[in-house]
Amino acid sequence: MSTLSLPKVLSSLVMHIEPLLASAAEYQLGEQVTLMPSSLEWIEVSTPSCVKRVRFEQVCSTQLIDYVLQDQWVSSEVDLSLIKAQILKRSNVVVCGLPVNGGYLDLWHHDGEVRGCFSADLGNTTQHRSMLLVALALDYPLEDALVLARAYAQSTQMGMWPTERDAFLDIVCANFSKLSDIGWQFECQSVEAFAPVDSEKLTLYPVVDSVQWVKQLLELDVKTTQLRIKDPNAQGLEQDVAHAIALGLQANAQVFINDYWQLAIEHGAFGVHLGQEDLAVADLNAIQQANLRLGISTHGYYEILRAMAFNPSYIALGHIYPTTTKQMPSLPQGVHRLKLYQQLIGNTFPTVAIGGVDLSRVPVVWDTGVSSVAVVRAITQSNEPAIAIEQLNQCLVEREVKDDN
Ligand SMILES: Cc1ncc(COP(=O)(O)OP(=O)(O)O)c(N)n1
Ligand SMILES: Cc1nc(C(=O)O)sc1CCOP(=O)(O)O
Repeated sequence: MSTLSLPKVLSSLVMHIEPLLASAAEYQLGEQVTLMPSSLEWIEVSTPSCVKRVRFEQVCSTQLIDYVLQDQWVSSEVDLSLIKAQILKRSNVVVCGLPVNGGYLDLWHHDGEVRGCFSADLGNTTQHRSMLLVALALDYPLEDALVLARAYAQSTQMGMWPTERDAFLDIVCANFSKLSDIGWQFECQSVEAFAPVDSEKLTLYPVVDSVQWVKQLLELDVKTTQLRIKDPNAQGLEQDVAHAIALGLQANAQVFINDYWQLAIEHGAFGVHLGQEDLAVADLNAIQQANLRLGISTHGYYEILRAMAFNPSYIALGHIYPTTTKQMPSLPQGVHRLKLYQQLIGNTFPTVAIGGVDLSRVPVVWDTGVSSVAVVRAITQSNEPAIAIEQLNQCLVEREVKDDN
């Protein structure tokens, strides 16, 4: 169970928080949250994974506070670079609704960089604060809580969880169209849309760590796969990448190369899969101009909105269930959140669900409307990969269009 303890001065938020918690419960977005009055000066958010102390407005000297949220700006004369420097220096400072040319910025610290999102309208501060606290209490990471909060601040539908793309704001990234208006520079350039995938071939998507596996899968008529060799010093890496690409071309299949985008370009791959950290360092223009497809990993609202800004060939949504294949810094999303992410992306980009998916879980994952399901262990740890593939494929059949009326 989670608790959200509010000091007396913020008790007016309760009437906004309660319907939001009810909406979250309806969508099954997380643990039950109990609202409690508190005699402390700060807000305390306690979830199964952490305890966070949050305080609005006043910059507080005590180190006990995890997030100091500055959300009141009396002057529009603010220097963005000074604010960014302050956030870089003090990672618990979160700036909300900073007035800039043409709109407002929300800014926060993430792994040594300042991240931000932009909205033309500020919306309502009480709604913003309420959703922010609710999302933190539901164990969403700070950046997802901020994105949800700004979407809800602008909503006229009280107590309703934001679900549609139009409700959400723009992420400040190299592809954001108002960078020069707001005076924010990126080292990388903006990039045009990436080539599409053949969506009929993007259903079952095995991710494997050797060219032998790629060969075996293609022989079993798998139409989309990924070569994911995590060791950049692996012996014969370039030959393996080149071989996997050639096998894919021969089989008329969609073989993606994880991480090694230069090798993928050099050897004419069908596509490249990149994580969020790779987006800042990879030459996206070189990938796009070489006509390679691009798949991007995401793990929540902020990353999804950022990925969408780059117009990739597909968006991967992870990790849905706990996985032992890889150490994950984030929490499993579960299918209920997955369903909302799918609704947010809609038909704009193909989607791939990944993480802990096995035969027993495929039906419920597939039911969320995702375009594809990526698996590692469900195939590589099977005694009979051919049978595993056949059984997985049987679940990934065309869905009937559901009539909600
Ligand atoms: C289809 C698919 N989805 C997600 C990932 C994970 O990619 P990334 O975040 O880059 O992490 P690593 O694979 O590098 O550990 C993926 N590879 N494929
Ligand atoms: C490689 C990878 N990426 C993930 C993500 O969420 O980004 S989860 C994952 C591993 C998936 O393995 P399995 O199917 O064995 O659980």
